[in-house]
Amino acid sequence: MEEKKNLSSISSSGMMMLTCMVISWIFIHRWNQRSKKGPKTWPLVGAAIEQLMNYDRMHDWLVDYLSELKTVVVPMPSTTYTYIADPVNVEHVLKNNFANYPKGEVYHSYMEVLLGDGIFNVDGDLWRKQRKTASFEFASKNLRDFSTIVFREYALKLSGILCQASVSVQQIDMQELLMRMTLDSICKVGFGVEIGTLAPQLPDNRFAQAFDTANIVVTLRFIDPLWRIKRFLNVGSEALLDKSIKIIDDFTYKMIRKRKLEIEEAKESRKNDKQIKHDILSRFIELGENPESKLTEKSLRDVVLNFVIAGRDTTATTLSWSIYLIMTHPHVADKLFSELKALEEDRAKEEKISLLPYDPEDPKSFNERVAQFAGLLTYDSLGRLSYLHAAITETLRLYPAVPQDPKGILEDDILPDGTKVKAGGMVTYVPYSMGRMEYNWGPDAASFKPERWLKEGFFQNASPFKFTAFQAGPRICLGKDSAYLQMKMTLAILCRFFDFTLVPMHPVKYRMMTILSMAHGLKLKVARRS
Ligand code: HEM
Repeated sequence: MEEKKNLSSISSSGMMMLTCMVISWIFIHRWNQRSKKGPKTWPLVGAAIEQLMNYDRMHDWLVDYLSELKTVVVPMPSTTYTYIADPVNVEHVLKNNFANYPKGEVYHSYMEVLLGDGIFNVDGDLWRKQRKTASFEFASKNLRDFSTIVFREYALKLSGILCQASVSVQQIDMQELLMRMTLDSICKVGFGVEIGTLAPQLPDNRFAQAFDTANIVVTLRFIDPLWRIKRFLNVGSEALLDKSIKIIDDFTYKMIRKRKLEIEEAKESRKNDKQIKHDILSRFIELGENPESKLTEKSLRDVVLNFVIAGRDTTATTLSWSIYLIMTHPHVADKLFSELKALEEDRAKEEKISLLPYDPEDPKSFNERVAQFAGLLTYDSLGRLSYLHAAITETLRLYPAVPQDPKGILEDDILPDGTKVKAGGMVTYVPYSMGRMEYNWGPDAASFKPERWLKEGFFQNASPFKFTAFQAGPRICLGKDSAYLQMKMTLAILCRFFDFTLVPMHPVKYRMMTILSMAHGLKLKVARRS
C-alpha cells in the first residue's frame, strides 16, 4: 500500500516536472520572439494557429505584416513560407534565379487532383513543351480575330440578359453571369465547343459549381495539416473534393470526345486542313496523334482544366471587381462613359454610318443600338480606350485575380534583401499586398485611381516585377492580351449602356481560393441608360 502511494507520488511529481518543462519551453520560445517583427510562432506548430485564425482574411493579414516588413517569414509545422512584396526580391525569384524557384513538388502534390500535369502545375520539360504549343496558338492572328468575334457575341448575350433583368426589375448576380460568359468563351475559343451556359434561361451549371468547390478545397490544403488523412479516409472537405472531381472529369472527357469526333468528321469529309478550325485543344489533339508525344486522354483533360482556370475565373473575377470599383467611384464611371461616347461617335464617322436613335424604355430599339455599338468595337478601336485600360489595370493592382503565388525552393538561397531561404520551403510573391504597399505605389496606394496609369492621356505600363498581376519572367501569363481584349469588349458595352447599383446590405468580400473571387457574388440592380 505504502509502495503504491510512493509510486503515485513519484509519477505525479514527474508529471509536474514535465508540465513545468513544457511551460518553460513555450515561455522561452515566446520570450525570445518578444522583439520579433512578423507573425510569432509556437513550438512545433510554428505560426499555423495565427494563420488558420486569419484564414478568411489572409490577404489582408499579409498586407498588415508586409507593409512593415517587405518580407515576412511564416514557419509552418512541415515547411516555411516566405512572403515577398519588394520588386527586387520578386525579380530575383521570377527571373534572375528562375531555375531555383519552380512550382515544386509540394505545390504539384496539392494541386494535382485538379490541375494534373497541366501547364500551371508542372516544371521542366513538361512545362516547356506545353508553353511552346500554347504560345504558338496565342501568337496567331486567326485566334485573335476569332476571339474578338466570340467575345463580342457573348458580351451581347450578357447585355441581353441584363436588359431583360432591368425590364423585370430583377436583381442579378453579376459575378455568376460573368463566370458563365467567360466559361462559354474559353470553351469556344480554346476548345472549339459551344456549351451555352449563358443562354437566357441560365441552365444548371454543375461543372462550374464542382470546379469552384474543388478550387476552394485544394487551396485549403496549403494550411490544413490533416488533409492527407482526410483524403485517405475520404471524409470532410476531401470527400467533397472527390465528388467534385468526378463531375469535372465527366464534363471534360465528354468535351474532348466531342471535339475529337468533330475533327475526325472534318477530316473524313476531306475538308482541307485549313478548314478545320484551330484552337488550343485541337492543337494538342493533333500533337497527341504522334505516339512520341506521349499525350494521353488524361493529358488532354489536364490541358482543358488548366485553360478553364486560366481563362474563366481570372477574367470573370477581374470584371466583377472592375464593375464594383467603377460603380462605387462615380467620377471614374463618368470619365469612362465620356470616353466610350467619344469612341462611339468617332467610329460612326469612320464607318460613315449614323448611330441609331433609341429609346431606353423600349428594349427592342435598345438592344439594336447596343448591337450597333458592339459592331464598332474592333481589336484596334478597343486599343484606343486608354482610360478603360487604366481602370482595368488599376482594378488588378488592388484586386489581382491571382492574389498570391507560391514557388518551391530547390536550393538554399539568399534573396537580394538578405533573407535566407531554405531548400524545401516556399517563397510566395503576393500581388494583393504588393499593390497596396506605399513603398511600391506612394501614399495613395490604397486608393482606386485609374489616372495613375496615364501620362498625357496615354496608358503607361509599370514594371512587371512591381505590378505582378500577370506574374513576370519566363512564366508570365500567356493570355494577358486576350484577357484585356475580352474585358475591354465587355466593359465597353456594359458601361456605355447600363447603370449598376449594389443591392442594399450585400456584402462584398473575397473568398479564400487560388482566384480572388467574391465570396457572396456581386448582387446588383441594373438600369438601361441613354
Ligand atoms: C485578368 C486575367 C488574367 C490574369 C490576372 C492572369 C494572371 C496569371 C498569372 C498570375 C499567371 C501565373 C500563374 C502561375 O504560374 O502561378 C498566369 C499564367 C498563365 N495564364 Fe493568365 N491570367 C489572366 C487571364 C488569362 C487568360 C484569359 C488565359 C488564356 C486563355 C491565360 C493563360 C495563362 C497561361 C496558359 C498561364 C501559364 C503560363 C506558364 O506557366 O507558363 N491567362 N496568368
